[in-house]
Amino acid sequence: MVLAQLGGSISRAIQQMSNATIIDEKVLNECLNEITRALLQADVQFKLVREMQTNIKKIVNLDDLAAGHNKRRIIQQAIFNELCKMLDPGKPSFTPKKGKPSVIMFVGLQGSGKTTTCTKYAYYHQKKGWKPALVCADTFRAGAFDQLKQNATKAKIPFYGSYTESDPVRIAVEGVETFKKENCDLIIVDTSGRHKQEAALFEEMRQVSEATVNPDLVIFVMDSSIGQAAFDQAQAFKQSVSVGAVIVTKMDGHAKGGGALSAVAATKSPVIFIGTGEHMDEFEVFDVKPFVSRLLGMGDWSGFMDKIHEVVPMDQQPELLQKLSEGNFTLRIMYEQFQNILKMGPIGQVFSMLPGFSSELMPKGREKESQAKIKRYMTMMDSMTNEELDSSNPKLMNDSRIMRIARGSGRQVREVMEMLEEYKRLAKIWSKMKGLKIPKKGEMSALSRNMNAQHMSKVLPQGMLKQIGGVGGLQNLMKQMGSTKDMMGMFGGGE
Ligand SMILES: Nc1nc2c(ncn2[C@@H]2O[C@H](COP(=O)(O)OP(=O)(O)OP(=O)(O)O)[C@@H](O)[C@H]2O)c(=O)[nH]1
Repeated sequence: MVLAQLGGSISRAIQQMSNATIIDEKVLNECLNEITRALLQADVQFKLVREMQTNIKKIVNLDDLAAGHNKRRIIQQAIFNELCKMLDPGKPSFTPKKGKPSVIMFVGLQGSGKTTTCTKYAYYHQKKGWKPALVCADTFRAGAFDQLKQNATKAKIPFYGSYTESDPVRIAVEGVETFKKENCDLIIVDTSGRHKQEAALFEEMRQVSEATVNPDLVIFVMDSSIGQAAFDQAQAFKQSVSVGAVIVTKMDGHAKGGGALSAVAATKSPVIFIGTGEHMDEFEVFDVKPFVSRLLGMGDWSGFMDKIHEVVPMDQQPELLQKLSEGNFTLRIMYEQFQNILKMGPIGQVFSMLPGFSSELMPKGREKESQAKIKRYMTMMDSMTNEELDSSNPKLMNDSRIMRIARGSGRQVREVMEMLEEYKRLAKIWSKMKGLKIPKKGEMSALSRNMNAQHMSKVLPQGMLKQIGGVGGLQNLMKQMGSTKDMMGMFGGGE
């Protein structure tokens, strides 16, 4: 996605500034101009970008900074904070509670991905133990009910709709009533989308919303490719129904995304999820701090831990986390994780949360190829002995063992070696988890709290650590900040 380029440009600008011997007004201005250019290219509104630049300059008053202050860190922190502020309206949206019925209504223009997103939202919650249900109150588009029905059936989610009833209000009321009786705790109502912001659409939406269903939350679904137009569109919807949250779709495409993300923040409704593909599980929770961390290439540990809980079956989780905390990443763990990956789909999402890891194993857009590679690796591992699989000692794999594995799996020696290299690379990354206290499900922030400077120094990209002044600098920085919470936010572990 183009946003990744934005992240790259901003990181480069900060890096360039850090390379300068003295950080003066000129160097700071060059860095800020570079960031401004990158944000405008990503379609972020000019007004917001200018505001951000002014704020950073206000915070980073170079004259006032006493000698000895780490200017780089202060500037970097200011950039991070301003980016977060731009994307965070500062007001959380309504959060449904498991076991208590909530009605969630989806609105948006035609083709924005509303129907697909309804199912993704339902599926996401179903995997977390909710009892969702889908109501199709889109009577405008002929195929809408069939599409919802098909998606819902695939995900085994109950649905309600009609081929004959043309009154969306009636369908919505009946659907909601039906599912309330069935004790569903997340009743999702899909409404009609039109190709333009027509008065009739807004009136229909208002009727479904206020007169009847009375939703606990209205989610506005927006296609990220609309860029700058996002602001007016989001506002138009908000004026008609009380939009409480936004989901931005198609963030996987060539869309610039910055426009949509920043414009919705300007309308004071938080973005709660982003859609990253056509498949059901290509759907990510949107959290501003980790998102900005990832954008700036700093990784996202808390998201990563959440993903482990999502991807790895419950009964394997404690064992896996225990092994990782002992720093014991064996070929068998890699094998088991590959199995989970193939079952669960896009692991690219998971790995993109690790610093410096994203593009290597599963480049976006080349998932098929990557899956084939994983399957090949697994075939080779099938030819290994238990001793080999359970060892974390790479020296065990001598030439004769490698040749035997190649023969046994019908693969080239070169390929076995490539697989072992991949294992070593992964083991190195995962070894950074060694000694971390294992957070329980739902306690991801515990991980952040338990991270000390030593751990953090291992997971931070080398260049960045150098900028901060090594482990010592990092320790000082953490002390200065009083708590590690803000710090973790900065590096991606925010709550
Ligand atoms: N690449 C990508 N495609 C998406 C995403 N979300 C939805 N789509 C695709 O966008 C197209 C339109 O999605 P729908 O869900 O039918 O859109 P809609 O807003 O419900 O349309 P109406 O019912 O006509 O209002 C479909 O082809 C979806 O597969 C996404 O996050 N990424």
